[in-house]
Formats: sequence, C-alpha cells, structure tokens
Amino acid sequence: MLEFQNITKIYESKKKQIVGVDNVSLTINKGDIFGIVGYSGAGKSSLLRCVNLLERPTSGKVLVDGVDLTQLSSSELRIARLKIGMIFQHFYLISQKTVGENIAFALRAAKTPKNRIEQRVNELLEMVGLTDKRDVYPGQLSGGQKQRVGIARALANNPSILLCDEATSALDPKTTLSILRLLKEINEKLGITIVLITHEMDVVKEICNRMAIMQDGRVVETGEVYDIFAEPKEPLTQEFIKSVVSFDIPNEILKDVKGQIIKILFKGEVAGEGVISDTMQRFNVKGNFLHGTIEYIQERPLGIFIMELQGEIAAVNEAKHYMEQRGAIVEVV
Ligand SMILES: Nc1ncnc2c1ncn2[C@@H]1O[C@H](COP(=O)(O)OP(=O)(O)OP(=O)(O)O)[C@@H](O)[C@H]1O
Repeated sequence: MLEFQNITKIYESKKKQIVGVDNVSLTINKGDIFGIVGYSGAGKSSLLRCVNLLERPTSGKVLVDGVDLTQLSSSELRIARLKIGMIFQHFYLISQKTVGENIAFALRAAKTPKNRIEQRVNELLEMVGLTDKRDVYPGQLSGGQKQRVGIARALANNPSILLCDEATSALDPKTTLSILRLLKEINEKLGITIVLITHEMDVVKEICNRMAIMQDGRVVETGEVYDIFAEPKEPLTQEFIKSVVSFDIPNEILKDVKGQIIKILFKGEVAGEGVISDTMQRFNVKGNFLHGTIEYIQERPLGIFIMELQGEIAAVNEAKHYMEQRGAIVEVV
C-alpha cells in the first residue's frame, strides 16, 4: 500500500515560492492501477516524484507498506527505491548500450550476482515481447519498443510499485494501446501496483481502476474510475470526462426540441432500454431518443441515453422519478 499523508512540495526559485503540491493525502491500494490526471502544471509529476523521493516533499509523509520513506537514511532509501520502478515519456535509455545491456545495468546497480544477470535479462525480454532485440541498440527501435525496454528495466529488480510518468504520451494511439495492455498484464500477473500520471482520460479509461484529478497542486476529486465516469462531481472532472464520453447534440436537432432534454445513465447490468420503454408505457409522456451509447469502463457497461421527454410537466416528473426508482441516474441537460 502507498500512502501520501499531507504532502506539500514547495519549489524555491529566485525570489518566489512555487507550490507544486498542496497538502495532498491519498491512499493507493496494493494491486491498484491508479491514474492521476490533470492539466499541465497541476502538480502530477511533482507528486509522482515524491513516491521515490526524486523530489523530497517539503512536508508530509510517503508511506510504502507502512514505512515512511522520508525518514530513511540514504542507504535505506537506496534499498527501498529498488522496489519502486519508474518509466518515462522519453524512455531515458542509454544509447551506447544494447537493449540487453540497458536492462543488465539496472540489475548490476542492485548487485545481482553475475551468473543470474543473463537469465534475468532473458526473462524480462520475454515478458515485454522483445526477445529478438537483445543485441540491438535503442536507436534501432520504435518508440513502443523503447518503452518496452523501459518497462523491462523498471521491472528488473521485482518492484512492488511501478511509476509511469506520461509513459504513452510520445506514442501513437495503436502503440499506446499495446503498452497499456502490457502494463495491465504486468499488474495482473505480478500483482504490481501501478501509479500513472497522464493528461489523457482515454489512458485512465483503458486500464485504471482508481483515479485522482489534480488542479493547482491539490486533489479535487478521487474515487473508482467507473463511479467518476458515471457521476463526475467537480467541474474539472466533468470537463475531462467530456473529452472521452461526449454527447453534444447538434444545434440543428436542438432547435426542434419542444420537451425537456434529459440524460439517463444506467450503471452496470441495469437493462436501460427496457426501463425506458416501461416508462413510456406507464406514463403519459412521449420520448424521443437523441443519443444512446454503452461505454465499457473497467469492463462494466455504462449506458448513456439522451432523450427528449414531451408531456404534462407532472407526468414528465413522474416518469423521471420512476426511472430513478429503477436504478437510473436522471439529469436535466
Ligand atoms: N523544479 C522546479 N522548480 C520550480 N518549479 C517547479 C519545478 N518543478 C515543477 N515546478 C512547478 O510546480 C508546479 C507543478 O508542476 P508539475 O510539473 O508537477 O505539474 P504537472 O501536472 O506534472 O505538469 P506537466 O504535465 O506539464 O509536467 C508548476 O507550477 C511548475 O511550474
């Protein structure tokens, strides 16, 4: 388990102080794939770098399995850091070393016995699907392959936590997906906790189970990814969700709408269309579908319908109330 307790990071520049992280407390459970989202300057990197103390917090505690890293001596911290792997947007591979040597470098740094190194390099290359690239140089690899080497290197010493700093931001969408799938596989097979920072909600939607949204150094909302996608509470969260689950109805259609426009959400297995058709039969209202989709988040369906409801106001209200009783989340748009 990873816990941030009241973490504040203040950068001292010439004359002023810049608050990078402002009193953040978060708990990340073992086995989570935890996404931290926010615009540029929100404090994501600063917070992530506090995990392995690449940035030392100005105040607060970073607890890994109950041990406060800020209290460790430098030799204790060196050992603790071996259990925290990290991958980066720009990979940071050593260009003069082959793929195999890049990975071996991390093993030597952890004083792995010489006779174990070759076998471990081969295991890691197999895990990331690069067995045939052991003797080539990073310059001969695609971006996705370079990130796979980065992942192999980060996993070399069997970490319990993997930090991902915008790990897919330099990659095209198809390669991004293949790297995210690899990260998910690693999380499931090895039970490694993954903390990733990103400005792309698609990344969070694809692999994270829990998330936090940051702004001005603070966490503005946190929770299960599914719940946040279904019912984002803060305006900033709503803005991020809109970037992946958008249903803007064209003005052409809106200008002909006479009734009330509502958004109806069905979480999980509730059979949305059945509830809507029951509603239309029970109440004296007429419904026109303007939009309907089912998103899969964490492999759970989230049904989203936009409808126009026409009828007496009392009947429309009764219809909405009935749908809520049947498990829908109804909102007037
Ligand atoms: N080394 C530093 N010295 C001074 N200020 C810094 C330093 N690193 C970050 N900051 C400031 O701290 C704030 C948070 O920056 P941070 O890089 O953590 O945000 P971010 O959300 O990761 O943004 P990005 O996605 O652009 O990296 C910003 O105002 C930034 O200018």
